[in-house]
This record gives sequence, structure tokens and C-alpha cells, in this order.
Amino acid sequence: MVLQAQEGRLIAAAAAGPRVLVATAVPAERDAVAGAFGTRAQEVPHEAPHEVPLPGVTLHRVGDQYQYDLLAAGVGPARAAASTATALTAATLRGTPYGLVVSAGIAGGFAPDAPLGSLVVADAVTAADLGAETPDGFLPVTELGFGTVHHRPPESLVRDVAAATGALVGTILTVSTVTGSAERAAELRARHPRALAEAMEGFGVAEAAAAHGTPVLELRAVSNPVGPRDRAAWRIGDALAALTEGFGKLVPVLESWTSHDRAE
Ligand SMILES: O=C(O)c1cccc(C(=O)CC[C@H]2O[C@@H](n3cnc4c(=O)[nH]cnc43)[C@H](O)[C@@H]2O)c1
Repeated sequence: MVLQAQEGRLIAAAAAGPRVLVATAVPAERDAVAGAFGTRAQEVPHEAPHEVPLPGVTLHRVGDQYQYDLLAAGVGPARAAASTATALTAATLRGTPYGLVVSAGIAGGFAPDAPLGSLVVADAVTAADLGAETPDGFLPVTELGFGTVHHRPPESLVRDVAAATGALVGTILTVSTVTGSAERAAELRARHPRALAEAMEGFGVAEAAAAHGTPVLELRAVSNPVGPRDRAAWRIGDALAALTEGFGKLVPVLESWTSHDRAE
């Protein structure tokens, strides 16, 4: 067992999987993830979550050995990338880098494949609107000769997470504009036939993780169908509850995720 000092506490660092950064968009999603650690925190009062302020962001540190840092990283890919990069850099400078970054939260689901309340884990984290419109249609930045539009989470981890949580496996799109029409939903699905869900942060979080050489996972709970806007029909409470339950099942998977798997 390796002991590390973090924020004045001694923790057993190697005993329970990697240090994990979980980036959500908003505090309600972060708190839903924290709920997966709630019972333990109540049973062991000295292990209640504690806050770690960083420039521009605050981490909520939870878990038996405080190896999970929860971050409400902001809405949209740019803000999420900036916040995630801040947390990753701070951890590296402190000598306690993360072994995994998880983008988590609620999402729109493509009907009928991803129903309300279902969980989706990404085997591809894809930027859906990063590119150029041309007279012949949309061109992703990669076809303009720049960057990337996909990040791929470790395959074995995605498989294990799906088995443990019951999550559907497919592409999760990152958009800067929430889809609001059946036409746009059909256009996205035509361009990304394996897409199960859309949200607004995954690709930004994944870009930050990739810049630090850290693997990424995206886990979402479906709160609404992708399509014509009907905010009143969003089932946010059900999706947040599904996220808490899903995270409770995800944690043991991460804790048995071996260094061999991580090298994948
Ligand atoms: O109002 C609330 O109580 C509340 C609680 C938790 C989360 C929210 C959000 O509005 C989260 C925004 C977040 O959700 C993702 N999302 C959800 N559905 C979609 C969608 O159809 N298309 C794109 N993104 C979606 C997204 O990641 C947003 O950042 C409110």
C-alpha cells in the first residue's frame, strides 16, 4: 500500500484503483454522483466530502480513500475543457495525477434506442458540430486537415462498465446547441448512425484528458428525447437518480480496473 499526503490527509493511494476526476456540467449532476458515495460518508463521518478550491473551480473530494474528485465543470465543451484542464494540471503539479477522467451527467437520448432514464456509456466521444458547412453538407474539422472529432475510451473499461451498470454502449455526441427539431435529430443520426445520446461537455472533457495523456470515460443518464424542444417533458429527477445508481455500480468496476487494463 502506498501512502500519499493530500490536502494534509494521509491516504492509501494504490489500494483502490486510480485517482478519478469526474466532470459534470452543473452542481445538481455533481451532487447526484456524490450521492453514490453518500451512505459511506454518513457511516464514516471523517470521510465526509471536502472541498478543494483551485483557481476558477472547486473540487468535491469523496470516496473511501478520497480518490474521487467531483467537479461541476460548467455547461458546454469549452468551459468544461477549461475547468477539466485546471483540475488535471493542479493534480499533476501536486504529484497526484489522475488515472481516469469521467464525463458524467444527463443527456438527450435518440429514440427509440436510448429511452428516458436509461444509462449510456460512450465507446466514442464525438464532436458533432466541429467543422464547416459546405454546399455539399457538413465537413468535420478532420476533413479540413485539423485536430480530431473522436475520443475512444478504453474498450475493456467500457465493456465492464456496461456489464455492471446495464448501460447501453454507443457514440455520445457533444453539441454546442441542444437539438430542437426532428430534422436536426435525423441529420445527426444520419451522420452518426451509432449515436445513442447527445450532451454538451464530453468532447471538451476528453480533449483536456487527452492533452494530459489520461484516459476518458463518458457516462450519461437520459433525461429527454433528442428532438423537438419540450423542456417541460425533461425527466431530470429520474435521470439524476439513474446517474446516482449507475455511479454506485461503476465505482467497484473502477476500483478493480488494473494497471494492465489501463495500458490498453
Ligand atoms: O434544472 C435542473 O434542475 C437541472 C438539473 C440538472 C441538470 C440540468 C441541466 O440543464 C443540465 C444541462 C446539461 O444536460 C445535458 N443535456 C441534457 N439533455 C440534453 C440534450 O437534449 N441535448 C444536449 N445536452 C443535453 C448537457 O450536457 C447540458 O450541459 C438542469
